[in-house]
Amino acid sequence: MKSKQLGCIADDYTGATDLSSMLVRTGRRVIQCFGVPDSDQRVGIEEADAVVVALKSRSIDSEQAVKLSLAALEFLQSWGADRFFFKYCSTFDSTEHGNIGQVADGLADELGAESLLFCPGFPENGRTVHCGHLFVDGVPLSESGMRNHPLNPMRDSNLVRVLQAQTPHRVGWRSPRELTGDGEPSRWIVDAVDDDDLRAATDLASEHMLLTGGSAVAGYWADAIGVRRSVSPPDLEPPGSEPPAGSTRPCVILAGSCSEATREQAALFEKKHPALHLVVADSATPESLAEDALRWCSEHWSRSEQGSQPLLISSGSCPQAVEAARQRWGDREAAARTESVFASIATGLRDRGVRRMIIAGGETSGTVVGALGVTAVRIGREIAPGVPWVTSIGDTTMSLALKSGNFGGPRFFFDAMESAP
Ligand SMILES: Nc1ncnc2c1ncn2[C@@H]1O[C@H](COP(=O)(O)OP(=O)(O)OP(=O)(O)O)[C@@H](O)[C@H]1O
Ligand SMILES: O=C(O)[C@@H](O)C(=O)CO
Repeated sequence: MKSKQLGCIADDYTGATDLSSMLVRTGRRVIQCFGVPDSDQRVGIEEADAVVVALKSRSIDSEQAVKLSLAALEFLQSWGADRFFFKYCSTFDSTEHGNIGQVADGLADELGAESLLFCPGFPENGRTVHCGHLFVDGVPLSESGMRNHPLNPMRDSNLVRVLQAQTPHRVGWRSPRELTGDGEPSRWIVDAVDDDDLRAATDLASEHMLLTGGSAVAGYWADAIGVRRSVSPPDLEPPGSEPPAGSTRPCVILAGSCSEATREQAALFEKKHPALHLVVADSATPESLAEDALRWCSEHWSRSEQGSQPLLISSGSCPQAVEAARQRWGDREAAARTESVFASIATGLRDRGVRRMIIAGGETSGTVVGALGVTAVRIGREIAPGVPWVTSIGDTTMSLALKSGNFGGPRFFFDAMESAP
């Protein structure tokens, strides 16, 4: 049987690195592109076993999301992909209007796929699905922190109901081991309480052209369908784990995430290392906040031996400060100002010789990656489940760790620093 090449479409940037990392775990050489590359752009995909196109489509209008996803599909087909995976969040993040269902339908129509499985479960990170209902660390999704997510509040744990609102096709749920439910739905939410369930789910999809889900099921599916494997784990360090050239500075953490997990990680890190809390509610412009932050970094480095002091800059550590910024500027403007500060800090750090950054938060990662002009990355060493180091492909080599807000244990920032290329 000819080995397959896997083309993946992810609906946000940190979700994409999560997926890429899971595929690397299984010995696949993965290249991740941010956005759909132009035809003349060289992104190093010739040698890849899997290519992941990261979009920022999770919270946008569903028509636009379908259009972007179909453009990504066309690019992946032109690369040579013959099987396809659509990655969304393991907490099924979507708005009232979509768009997981619409994007999945758009891709399925284009590929002529009739039956579609939805496998968001990520048991290793505490996201399980039972009788079609999603749980986060044993708590129903609708009672978890996701209830209050600023962009995609998830207030219904019943994924059959959530997905049914996003597709005209009939939705049911099924255990990966036996057919349940009545009638003949063509869209199935698949239960997964552990990795054996995910493995069993991929047997159901072994003849499918398209599978949809969280990152955890993807590696098992790649095995089940025979995706090419060019690296043999664990013998070989994945490409992208070499130190970036031209690095003269230590690692800096940019934490724009307001999630509980990131707050805990930042609080622990600050006990040992200097931290700067951005005060977005101030009347200062984003540019001057960024200049102050860059000056703060330089001062620390000039005082520390060989300029080796690791630093943290955060905006979301204190809920009252976030609330104050939102009160002053409104939700959207406060977020835009914060992102603009991080974008300027990131480019300023790069200009000062920083080649390693840890970014916490999906939106924040998207902004920083865009500001740095990073268009594609190789996937390196895993720091925590779903969070790898990645190395940019292009003129200036940067090593980045892009962390979904809720991922990683309390010591994540220490672990990331210790494993930095
Ligand atoms: N002090 C602040 N005031 C207002 N908005 C802020 C503040 N700090 C962060 N934000 C904004 O909150 C949003 C946080 O989203 P982001 O996706 O980066 O993190 P997250 O939601 O925790 O992560 P994920 O999406 O990966 O779960 C960003 O738009 C960020 O700019
Ligand atoms: O699936 C997940 O939980 C993550 O990759 C993600 O998408 C978080 O936003």
